[in-house]
Amino acid sequence: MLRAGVFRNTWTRSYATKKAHDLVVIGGGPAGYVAAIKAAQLGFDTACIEKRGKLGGTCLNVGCIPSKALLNNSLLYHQILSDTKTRGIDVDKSAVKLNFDKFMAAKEKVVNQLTGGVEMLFKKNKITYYKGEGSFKDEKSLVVKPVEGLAGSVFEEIELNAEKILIATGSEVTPFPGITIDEERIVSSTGVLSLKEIPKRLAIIGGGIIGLEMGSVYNRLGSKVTVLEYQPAIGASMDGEVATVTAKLLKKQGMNFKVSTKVLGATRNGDVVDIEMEDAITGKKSTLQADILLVAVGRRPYIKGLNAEAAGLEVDKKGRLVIDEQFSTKHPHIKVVGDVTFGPMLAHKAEEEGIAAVEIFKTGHGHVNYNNIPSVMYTHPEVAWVGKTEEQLKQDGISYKVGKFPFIANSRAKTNMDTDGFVKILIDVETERILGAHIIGPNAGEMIAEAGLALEYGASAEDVARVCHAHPTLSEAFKEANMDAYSKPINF
Ligand SMILES: Cc1cc2nc3c(=O)[nH]c(=O)nc-3n(C[C@H](O)[C@H](O)[C@H](O)COP(=O)(O)OP(=O)(O)OC[C@H]3O[C@@H](n4cnc5c(N)ncnc54)[C@H](O)[C@@H]3O)c2cc1C
Ligand SMILES: NC(=O)c1ccc[n+]([C@@H]2O[C@H](COP(=O)([O-])OP(=O)(O)OC[C@H]3O[C@@H](n4cnc5c(N)ncnc54)[C@H](O)[C@@H]3O)[C@@H](O)[C@H]2O)c1
Repeated sequence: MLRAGVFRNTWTRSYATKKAHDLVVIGGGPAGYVAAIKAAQLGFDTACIEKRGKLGGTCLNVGCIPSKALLNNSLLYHQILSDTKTRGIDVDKSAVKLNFDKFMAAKEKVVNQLTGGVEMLFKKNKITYYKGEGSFKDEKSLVVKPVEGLAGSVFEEIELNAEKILIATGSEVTPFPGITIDEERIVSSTGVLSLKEIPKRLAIIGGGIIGLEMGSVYNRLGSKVTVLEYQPAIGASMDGEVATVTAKLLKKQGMNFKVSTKVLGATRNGDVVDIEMEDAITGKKSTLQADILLVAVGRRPYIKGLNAEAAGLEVDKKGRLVIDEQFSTKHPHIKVVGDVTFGPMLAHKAEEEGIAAVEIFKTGHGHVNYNNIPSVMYTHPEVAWVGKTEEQLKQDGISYKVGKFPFIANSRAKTNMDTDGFVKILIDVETERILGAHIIGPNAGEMIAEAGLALEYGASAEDVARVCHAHPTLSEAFKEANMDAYSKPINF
């Protein structure tokens, strides 16, 4: 039985206002939860503080997982409507109905399964899970504060003494100056994952990964999607050639792009949003009306409520917690991983860091190869890349050769009637080692793992090309692009 006014620990049901652990992780996202599990496996008495009420962080709750559920199911819907005839499947289009509530419920179900799965893993690994907000009291102790209205929240403040502390508090949506996000008509990436109905007109500020993925979802569901991008091209950090092809293919699918466009402001007027913008080159002003406006201009590190000052932690101009190559703040026992510090804001990068940081705590050694962090955009076709882009190699003055192979010449892509895109391999002129791989095409996100493995082991294009790849598979396109890089492909 619980006594009123006393701390309730979800797992141990112990009663205390002071506790001690070997390692306390603040934040239960991909960086934090993976680190906590690894730490428990390595024998640390581990606790994790999470204030969301669910584990999994941005990624599982309002990021990677719900967005991919919507991407997958919207693609299936679109293919049933428009990609069956040439395959000899007659579909009565009038009989195909999208039940939007159930479509959204399917996404929620996956989110709940996965976040619940992480809770099970915490239990299995005997990790103490504090539902509450973690903040520094000083560099050796933390306070877990109750969160109002949060089911299962600690009842009162608990002081935690921690020998080692890992900060993994993640990131939040970057606001757009002067535009108020109400998560109804003007939404962030969180709101766009839970719209009540399919908008007739969806405007998106930002032609980065979120803009293009969520634009794809609603384009497939029938919205008129317009992406407003400040830069002259969409696709953020993609290889330039790949970004150009991506834009071309997404335009062919019906998405509209206004690049070199500066948004000046947006206001909600009842059920519509009026957006004011200006051509960044000519200065010509114009307006656009939308039913929903998605603001997707990036994310920024999140340390609200952490009271990082109490531990004297350094924050840079971009709001990132400053660390050294061992993930350490100025106190070696306080490390930082994931979106809240340097590097790309990606779940797999956060996870790698979580493991490496904990291994350093345990053994003094741990490693993340920042030249080998893959990026994947889950549009159709998918876009995936790892290592250097052509632009980066030119900038670094590195001589390189290019190997390419189009999916139109790949037998599996042909049988699947899914032939848009290509594999592009960049290799060093002298050593022929792979420097970068860029894939736009079906299952690019799975195929990029092979490039990552090759890069990690310093493989040359010939090393990859001489590995027997199963036939007929899409991965043969990867092999042939490598053949092209140092010699010639067979099938093109
Ligand atoms: C729409 C969208 C789609 C995405 N898709 C992908 C994708 O497909 N692939 C990919 O690799 N990445 C994707 N990302 C990025 C990915 O979600 C992040 O890179 C990842 O979640 C970062 O993990 P993290 O653990 O560092 O931070 P987070 O996941 O943000 O987790 C931090 C956690 O800490 C908690 N917290 C913060 N402060 C405190 C405190 N003081 N006390 C207690 N708890 C606290 C927060 O509640 C949060 O749950 C996507 C992001 C978005 C928004
Ligand atoms: N599949 C994935 O891995 C995935 C999916 C979604 C999100 N994420 C991560 O989440 C983070 C946030 O995604 P995002 O799409 O918001 O950021 P992003 O950095 O990918 O793209 C933001 C885009 O907005 C543009 N922009 C910035 N300011 C603007 C302005 N004032 N007007 C018009 N355009 C402007 C930028 O030029 C850029 O193209 C990224 O770091 C990304 O890695 C990853």
